[in-house]
Amino acid sequence: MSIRLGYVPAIVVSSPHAAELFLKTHDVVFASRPKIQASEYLSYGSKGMAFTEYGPYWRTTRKWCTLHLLSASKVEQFAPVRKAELRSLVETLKEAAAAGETVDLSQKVGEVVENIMFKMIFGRSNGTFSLKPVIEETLHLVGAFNLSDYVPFLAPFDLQGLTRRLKISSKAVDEILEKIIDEHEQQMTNPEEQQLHRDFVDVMLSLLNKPMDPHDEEHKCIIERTNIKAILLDMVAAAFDTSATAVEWTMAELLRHPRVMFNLQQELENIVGRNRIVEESDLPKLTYLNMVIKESLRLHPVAPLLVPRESTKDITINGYFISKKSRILVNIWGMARDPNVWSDNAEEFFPERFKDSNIDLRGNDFQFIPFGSGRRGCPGMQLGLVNVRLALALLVHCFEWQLPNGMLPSELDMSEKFGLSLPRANHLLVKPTYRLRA
Ligand code: HEM
Repeated sequence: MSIRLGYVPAIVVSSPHAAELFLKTHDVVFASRPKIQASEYLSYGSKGMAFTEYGPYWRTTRKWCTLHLLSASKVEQFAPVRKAELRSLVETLKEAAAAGETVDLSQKVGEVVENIMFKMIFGRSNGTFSLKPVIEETLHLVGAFNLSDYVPFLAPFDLQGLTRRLKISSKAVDEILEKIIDEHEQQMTNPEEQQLHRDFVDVMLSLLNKPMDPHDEEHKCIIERTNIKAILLDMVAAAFDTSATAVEWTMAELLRHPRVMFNLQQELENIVGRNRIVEESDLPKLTYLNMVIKESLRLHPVAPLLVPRESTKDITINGYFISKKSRILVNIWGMARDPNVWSDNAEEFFPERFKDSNIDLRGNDFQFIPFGSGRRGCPGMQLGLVNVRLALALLVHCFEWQLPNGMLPSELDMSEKFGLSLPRANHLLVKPTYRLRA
């Protein structure tokens, strides 16, 4: 579908076949991102990775982040952090269960993912810094329909008040990042400390004032503090909310579908038993859990329109002319609910649809691309998936869950809050009961 958003031609991709054409066959033409006001403010002039135009700068930042933070070995290296943080969540929930309390599961899961990611990215616990509220506002602003992006001459009037919010938000984020970098710089003066605790921020700081790519004569950009802050912010923004949102939606669907919750608990009992807690090494054996997560990501994709792409040249696809600098929105939310793609029960939460099916979520099966696909596909998929799998396995294995005040499963509110990501509009409130013997 082609629409015009103000001055910007936009294409909405809503079928697996079209998605394949845009994200695979012609991926290189659509591998750029549009310059939007939010990323100009929040990403220090699009100097991060997620909103940077396609080219050598993006390629190098993506390489750094993959190598130093998101590679399989890095994800593996941080397994003890995940274990410690998630066990501490289980202990907190156990106490709440003993006291018969209702817990705000959205908040608890959000905090635990924030702690894990904070330690991975910044090498320490978050202490006094609370980035989560500013990140939530950031994601909302990046996803908001901002008139200034489509009718630029209206930008000075700030009719929606978004520019004012962007300025406040970017100032708040900048102050926190400055403090974190200052702390790291002070510790880096001590070489022993530097060797012992070399984290992602330290790696980034070691590149400060150096050329981006010394071997590339064309690309002599020198790494400045703003580049580092923008990259850090991208990592934090991409990591904090995504995994937590996926866990929240899956728990909500499990509460609405006691049959699926029961089946999942049965699988966990068969594989793990009731005398010990789930370990990361159990995850490959939990096939029903994988189906449940796939089904949840199908109906509640974390990024319902992926992250917007922009075409880098004029192109004709299937006889349709698409001009350079068109905006491409891939409507994976719509595709997930299309009966032509998923049969008549497309709207139903039914994990068994993935049984004996080869449909994978890694970006090769275009009817189901919760992590996007192609060059700009999610580089944090492995990390995101391990966070989500482990958190869910622990929550479902350790506790029985009830909705508060006798609420029926069918009464649970499933409203969405639209932004770049799609979290629940309202927090998930639930009553846990501990069920293990360990
Ligand atoms: C359940 C968890 C997650 C989901 C569902 C998810 C989903 C996505 C999606 C749909 C995109 C857009 C892809 C496209 O345009 O084709 C994306 C991009 C991205 N994701 Fe994730 N993500 C998750 C976790 C993470 C984590 C933990 C990180 C780690 C920092 C991360 C980092 C990124 C980055 C940096 C990009 C932009 C890539 C680029 O523009 O080159 N994501 N993600």
